[in-house]
Amino acid sequence: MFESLHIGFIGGGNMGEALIKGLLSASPLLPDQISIYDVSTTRMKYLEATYKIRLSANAADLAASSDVLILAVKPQTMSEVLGGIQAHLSHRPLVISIAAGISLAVLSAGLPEGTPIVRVMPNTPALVLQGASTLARGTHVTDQQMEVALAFFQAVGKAIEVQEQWMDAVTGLSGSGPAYVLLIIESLIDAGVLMGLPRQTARELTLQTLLGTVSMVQETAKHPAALKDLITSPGGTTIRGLQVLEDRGVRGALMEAVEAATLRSRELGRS
Ligand SMILES: NC(=O)C1=CN([C@@H]2O[C@H](COP(=O)(O)OP(=O)(O)OC[C@H]3O[C@@H](n4cnc5c(N)ncnc54)[C@H](OP(=O)(O)O)[C@@H]3O)[C@@H](O)[C@H]2O)C=CC1
Ligand SMILES: O=C(O)[C@@H]1CCC=N1
Repeated sequence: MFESLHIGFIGGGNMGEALIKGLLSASPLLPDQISIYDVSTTRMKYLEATYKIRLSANAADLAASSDVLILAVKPQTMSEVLGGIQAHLSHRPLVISIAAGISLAVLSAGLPEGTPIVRVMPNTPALVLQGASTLARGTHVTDQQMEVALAFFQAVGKAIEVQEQWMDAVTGLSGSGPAYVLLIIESLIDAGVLMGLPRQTARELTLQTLLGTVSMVQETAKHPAALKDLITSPGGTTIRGLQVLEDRGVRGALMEAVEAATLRSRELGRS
């Protein structure tokens, strides 16, 4: 499916690099099928040296020579980028935007009529092929183009098609989610250290506890609360720990975090 496709990335920051690394390690794409343009020449040189991908002199040349163009710049930079490429898309490449908040309507308005556009919300675990991505399909996207877009993101983890109306909530949950989980991981490691465990031991135990718990939820397909009950002995240790988490409102805090990030995604789309 990817043979002879030329993929262009505009923006090669954290998320752009995660996708490039994941795609090169898990899809049949070869480094010389991927080109990049980033305003930072230091960044471009780093990506060229690390992944042997091609560099483009500017966004317009990259747009003109790409079959699939991935827009991986900050939402605040998107209108400038659209302005710079709109005159170079007469060959109708598939345009994929991963920017938080930027709607298909805004992207379409900045690009020539009829441009096929897919809006995607990936996440950084794509770097290690464990990404979670959702894709919302624009009006002019053919079934074959949608298959290519899905195959791209399936190469670096799970990828599902959703209605565009869910994209801001997805951004608050799985787009930003790795940061919430990393904060929890960091805190648990520190908690182990607080109790006197060597840091490396606390790290290994924390990571295996998270991995094991995720596998348990996936493999048993049981409700998380049912699995939690199996750990929570009457009068035992776990219920004491859970009591503190409930007292401190951890459950509500996580809900509010996802809500706040979702609202910020909507806000970015309006600015
Ligand atoms: N990071 C994440 O976990 C996720 C990010 N996203 C989305 O991905 C997009 C990129 O995010 P992220 O990779 O974190 O951001 P970064 O800032 O790490 O990367 C963006 C890159 O684009 C460069 N850039 C800025 N302006 C231009 C321009 N006009 N043309 C070409 N390159 C430009 C930046 O250079 P410089 O730094 O010099 O400005 C930077 O290297 C965002 O829209 C974000 O919403 C989506 C899902 C997850
Ligand atoms: O923080 C952000 O805006 C981006 C979007 C999702 C994850 N990071």
